[in-house]
Amino acid sequence: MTRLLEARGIEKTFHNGDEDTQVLKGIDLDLEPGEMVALLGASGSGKSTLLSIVGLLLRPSAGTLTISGQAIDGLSEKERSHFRNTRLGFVFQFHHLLPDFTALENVAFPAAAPAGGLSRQMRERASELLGRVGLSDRADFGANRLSGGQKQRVAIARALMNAPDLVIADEPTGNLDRESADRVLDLMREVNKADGATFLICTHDESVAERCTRRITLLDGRVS
Ligand SMILES: Nc1ncnc2c1ncn2[C@@H]1O[C@H](COP(=O)(O)OP(=O)(O)OP(=O)(O)O)[C@@H](O)[C@H]1O
Repeated sequence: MTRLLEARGIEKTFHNGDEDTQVLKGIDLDLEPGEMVALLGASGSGKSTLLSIVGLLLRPSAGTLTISGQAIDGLSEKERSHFRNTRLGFVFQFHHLLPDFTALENVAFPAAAPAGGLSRQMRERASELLGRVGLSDRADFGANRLSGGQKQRVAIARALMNAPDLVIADEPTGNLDRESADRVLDLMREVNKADGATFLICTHDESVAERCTRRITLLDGRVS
C-alpha cells in the first residue's frame, strides 16, 4: 500500500528583520493510511508550523514531502492549492463557519464551484455527512444558531466533504468543554475507523492523544 505521507528532513526558518528563528530542525514523519496520529509538544515547539507545512499552507525551508505518492516539492502554487482543496481536509480550533449560511451549506462549501451553486449530489453528500456527525435535524439552521460543539461537528463534516486522503486538525477541541470535546473526538475516531480516513491532530489534550493510534512529540523543533 502507498504510504500516505512521507516527510524527510523538514526544516523551517522564519526571517524577521535581522533575526532568523529555526523552528523545525529536520523532521522525519511517516503516516500510513488509516492512522490517527496525535502531534504533541510544548507551546512553541513547532506543531502548528509542521501542520501548516503538511497542509501545504506553508513551504518548508528544506526537506521533501510526499503525500499519497505525489511529490509535493516541485508543484506550483496553483497545483498546491488544487491538491490542498481536493485531497486534504482541515479542522481548526475555531470552526471558521460562515455564520450567514446553513449547516448544510457550510459542509458543502468546499465542493462548490466558485460561481456555481450546489448540485443535488453535493447537497446529498453534505446531508449524509451531517447525519454522520449527528446533526441531521440542524441541516437548515444558520451556523450562528449552533452551539460550539455542534459547530465543530459541522466543521468535521465539512473537512470530510471531498473524501480527503488526510484530515489535518489543529487543536480541534481546544475551544470546547470536556463533554463536547469528547463527543467530537469520538466522532473523529469513528470516522477514522469506519472510512479509514487518516488524521493528524495537533493537541495539548492528553485525552485526545489517548484516543489516537499513535503519538509523536516535538521537542525543540525535532521529533523527540
Ligand atoms: N510567521 C512567523 N514568523 C516568526 N516566527 C514564527 C512564525 N510562526 C511561528 N513562529 C515561531 O515559531 C515557533 C513555533 O510556533 P508554532 O505555532 O509552530 O508552535 P506550536 O508548537 O504550535 O505552539 P502552540 O502549542 O503554542 O500553538 C514559535 O516560537 C513562534 O513564535
